[in-house]
Amino acid sequence: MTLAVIQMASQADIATNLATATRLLEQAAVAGAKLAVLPENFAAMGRSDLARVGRDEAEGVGPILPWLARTASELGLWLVGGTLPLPPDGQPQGKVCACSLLIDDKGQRVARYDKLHLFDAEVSDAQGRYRESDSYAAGDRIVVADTPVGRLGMTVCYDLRFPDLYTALRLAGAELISAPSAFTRVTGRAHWEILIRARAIETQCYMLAAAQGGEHPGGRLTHGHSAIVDFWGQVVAERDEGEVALSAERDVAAQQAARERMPLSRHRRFSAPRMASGTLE
Ligand SMILES: O=C(O)CNC(=O)[C@H](CS)NC(=O)CCC(=O)C(=O)O
Repeated sequence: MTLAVIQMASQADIATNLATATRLLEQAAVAGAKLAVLPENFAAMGRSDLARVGRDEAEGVGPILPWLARTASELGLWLVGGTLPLPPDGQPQGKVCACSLLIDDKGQRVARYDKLHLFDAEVSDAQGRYRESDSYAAGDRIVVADTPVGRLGMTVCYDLRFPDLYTALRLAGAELISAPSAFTRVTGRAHWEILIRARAIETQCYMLAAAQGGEHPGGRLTHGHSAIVDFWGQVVAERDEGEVALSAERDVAAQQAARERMPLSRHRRFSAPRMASGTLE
């Protein structure tokens, strides 16, 4: 059971980014991967017309959704389509969501997760402030889905700072958790590795942390350090910056044994049953 995460340094041009992602996913497939996670905003970074990009996709005239379906089926890979902008289901106008799609190896859409926590934060004088909620609407539910490599819980980037979400995913049976990301260089240096390892340790899940790592339009710098972290918090694959396909094996028996030796889910005194039922409302 080989898992892969893709790191990119995406630019504004969608066709160029999709060509890069194709090349990296081909490498993941050659390495034997059955599921690969693309980073946040893999198809486009630094564009001001994301709502239009998302509406084109929803109307069936954009390039990203057909590319995801074609690439998954041609390579025989399950894909987590990092994030792309998509209008909320049934609401074609207005803000888009930062949407992470799970696509099976026939190119069919299996699950959709809309980023729950939006990054509205002042990072530093040099890196400026982010107001993701100006252009994006937040999701309102947790998502787990079964794949050939295990039950996947879906998250995105800034979600990593909210451990209750990960607890809810574990309670919903997650064995692997995807976290496509575009951490800033400043916050990434301080917190990224600690966050992804902590989420792995406390959920006893594999973390598939696929990041943007490099320079983007407008001088935006991302931290990179994409990684696959195992259920014990060990970083089993990692790359600092630039384009790369990382892969690692999921050891099902070892993960099961670790969960039995230290049964965190049985020992939990504070649970979040409201969230584990699948909705936050
Ligand atoms: O801006 C874009 O082009 C794409 N979107 C993102 O990169 C998102 C929302 S602004 N970034 C994050 O969530 C960073 C979180 C983070 O860095 C932290 O929690 O420290």
